[in-house]
Formats: sequence, C-alpha cells, structure tokens
Amino acid sequence: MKNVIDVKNLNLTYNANSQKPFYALKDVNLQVTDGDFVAIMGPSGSGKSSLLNVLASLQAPTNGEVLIDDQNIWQLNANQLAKFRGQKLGFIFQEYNLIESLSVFDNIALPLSLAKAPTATIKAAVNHVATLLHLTEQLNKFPSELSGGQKQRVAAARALVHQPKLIFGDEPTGALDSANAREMMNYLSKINAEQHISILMVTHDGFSASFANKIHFLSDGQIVQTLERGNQSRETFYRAVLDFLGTFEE
Ligand SMILES: Nc1ncnc2c1ncn2[C@@H]1O[C@H](COP(=O)(O)OP(=O)(O)OP(=O)(O)O)[C@@H](O)[C@H]1O
Repeated sequence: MKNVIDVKNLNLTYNANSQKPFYALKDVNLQVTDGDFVAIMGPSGSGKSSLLNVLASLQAPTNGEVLIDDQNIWQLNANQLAKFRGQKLGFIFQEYNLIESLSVFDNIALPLSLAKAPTATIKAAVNHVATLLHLTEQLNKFPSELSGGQKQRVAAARALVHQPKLIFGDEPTGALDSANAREMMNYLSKINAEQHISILMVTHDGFSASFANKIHFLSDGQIVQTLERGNQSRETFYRAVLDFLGTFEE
C-alpha cells in the first residue's frame, strides 16, 4: 500500500540555539498509508500539535524528512509550499477559522476561489459537500448565525471541497458537545471511506480517536505505542483505547 505520509527521523527543537533547547520531537518515524484514518494522542505537552504542524507544512522541522504524496515538503520554497498545501491538503481546526464577513457558501468555496477555479465548478463542488455535511439550508447565512456544530461542519466542508489527498485535524471535536462530536466523527469516517481521503487527526479524546483505524501515542516527543483497530467494532476499540489510556496516563 502506498504511503501518503512518510516521516523519517523527524526532530523539532525549540530555542535550538539558546542555553535551554527544548526537544519537542525526537526521531519520529511515521507512515500513513493511502486512505488511512490515523489519530495521534498523548498527554498535554507531549508534542501532538508540534507534530501535526510540521506534517501539515505549517512549521519547519529542525531536521528529518516529511514526504507527502512522495513530495519532500520541506524542500519546497514558500510559493511551491503554498500551492502544494492548496491543492493537496485540507485543514480542520478546533477554532473553526471561518471568515466572519463571508457567507457559508463563500467560506466553503475558499480553497477553490483561491485556486481560481471556474464559477460553475465552485458551485457544483460547494453544493456537493454541503449536501454531504447537511449544510444546504445554511449556505446563505454568515458564521455568526450558526451553531458550534454547524460551524465545525462548515470547516469540514471547506477542508473537503477541493478533494484534497489528505485532511489534517487538530482537535476537530474539541469545541463540540458529545452529540455534535459523534456526528462530526461519523462525517469524517464517511469522508474517509467514501471519498478515499486520508485523515490524520490530533485529539485528546478517546471517543473521537476510536473512529480512526490506528492510534499513535506520543510521550515526550516520541511515539511510544500504536493501537490498531483491525476488525474490532468501534465500540470494542473504544474500550481498548480507554484501557490503554488508563495505564498510559498514570
Ligand atoms: N514556540 C515554542 N517555543 C518553545 N517551546 C514550545 C513552543 N511551542 C511548544 N513548545 C513546547 O513543546 C512541547 C510540545 O508542545 P505541543 O503544543 O506540541 O504539545 P501538545 O501535545 O500538542 O500539547 P496540548 O495537548 O497541551 O496542546 C511543550 O512542552 C511546549 O511547551
């Protein structure tokens, strides 16, 4: 199976040239196969966001390689990287990052408008993802008129509209109540299964993580354990995750 993400010997050191360097990521090796759904868990400060930011091309590593769809992303210049990000990646963050002055339609359309796609293409793609995420009634509204769950779905629709290769999620259910969190995770599973888009998501929540096929646990900047769902039901996997977290966080 082809790797959509291949991370080799990744290191990230904050304040590298100071008296007190901080080794946030230490020799991380990680592969995500095409179509996989992977979660990263770990205690606060273990390096989850740092890892996601380096993989999502938002923060440069100190050394090591990040190949996404066979492209060594940290060898690209800023313009090439912006283009690569715009074409291949989608982002869903906890804080939604919606633009308040744009309608829901225009927020969702953003990746395609930035890529200067034809109007008809944009219309068709936005309507398609809006149907998938039950947002057709909300398209003419503005973000301030939406509930938290609806805003998160708009963020998901925007991450999806340009058919990226890979979606990065940073606590995609972090701001949601349990019913909306379940709904969001069901949508992500559907996107993953039906559109064959790979997902890498950071979460502190075992319930959300149990929708993934594989969970890597980080501690002090290193992957210390990996759980695979295999043929288990999501419910059984959830119990295995909770059991593991019980021993891991003690
Ligand atoms: N810009 C920075 N400069 C120095 N240290 C930093 C910087 N950003 C993060 N760190 C440190 O790196 C470590 C990892 O941070 P990171 O945000 O990746 O952890 P996390 O696992 O995502 O934590 P949380 O679950 O609390 O969000 C932490 O100890 C943090 O204090």
